[in-house]
Amino acid sequence: MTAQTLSGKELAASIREDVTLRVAELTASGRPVRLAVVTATEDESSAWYVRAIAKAAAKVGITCDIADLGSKADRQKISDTLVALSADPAVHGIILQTPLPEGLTLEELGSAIAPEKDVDGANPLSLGRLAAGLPAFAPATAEAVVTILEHYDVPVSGRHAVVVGRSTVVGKPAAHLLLDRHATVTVCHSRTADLAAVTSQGEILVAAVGRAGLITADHLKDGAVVIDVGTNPTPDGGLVGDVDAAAAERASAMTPVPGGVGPVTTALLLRHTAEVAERA
Ligand SMILES: Nc1nc(=O)c2c([nH]1)NC[C@@H]1CN(c3ccc(C(=O)N[C@@H](CCC(=O)O)C(=O)O)cc3)C=[N+]21
Repeated sequence: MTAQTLSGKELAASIREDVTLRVAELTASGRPVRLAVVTATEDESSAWYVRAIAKAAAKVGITCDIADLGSKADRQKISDTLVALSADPAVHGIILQTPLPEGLTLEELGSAIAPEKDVDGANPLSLGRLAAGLPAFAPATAEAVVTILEHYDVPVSGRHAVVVGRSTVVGKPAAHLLLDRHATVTVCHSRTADLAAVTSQGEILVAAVGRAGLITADHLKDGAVVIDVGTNPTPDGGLVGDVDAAAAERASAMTPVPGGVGPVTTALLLRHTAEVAERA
């Protein structure tokens, strides 16, 4: 067997198309849509992502402001910036990029983002609301996982989904979103004793660890649907996921990297921003 490719490109394009129409309507009625990206890092892949967001925003008619605070920015500076953007009625969505300067975490700085503008679910309140089944924005990457499953009509209800990775931005929120859709969810991580024994139970496997090729064919249940969230840069300037290419022999369907979860993530971020503007 070789796995069906669950491409995210066309799905992302159709999400952007919907957002374009919604933004055009808002703009025509004198309500232009604005997204602010706050960054404090020189990390190359983060810089790539910021450019990708700016480009995609421009395509759908959203103005994207980038506040580059530099990698020496301190807690106060970042927090003040987020508080000011939160209070600015012209700004609808706010994203704080990771990685952050040494010693600072998204978990604590995210609290400075107004929950109603928290389009990447960085405020711990958003995760709490998500866990409680209340309306909130999920981190776009976690939402991309379930959006792809839904788009390709992969049944989730009653099935066993195994999430590898317990980060606040992907693993935990993805587990909640899958639970909401009535999956039986197992979360495993770097200290899981026998990782392959756990992952090989997953009819759906979500890999969100950030380690190239960590998940091999031996980790999979036959016919598993695999969502690869990893975006690991290779020495030659390429990008690979957390799942080894040979795993496609065992999976029934698999998202590619690049071209899978990534483009859907960016598109959802824009959709969230348009939603905020519609509510305003
Ligand atoms: N608060 C926060 N939230 C994030 O979601 C976040 C972040 N910080 N910091 C940086 C990482 C990185 N990230 C990516 C998203 C999409 C692609 C993506 O679309 N990649 C393309 C290909 C890129 C290429 O070819 O180089 C693809 O997968 O097809 C990549 C990386 C989100 N991040």
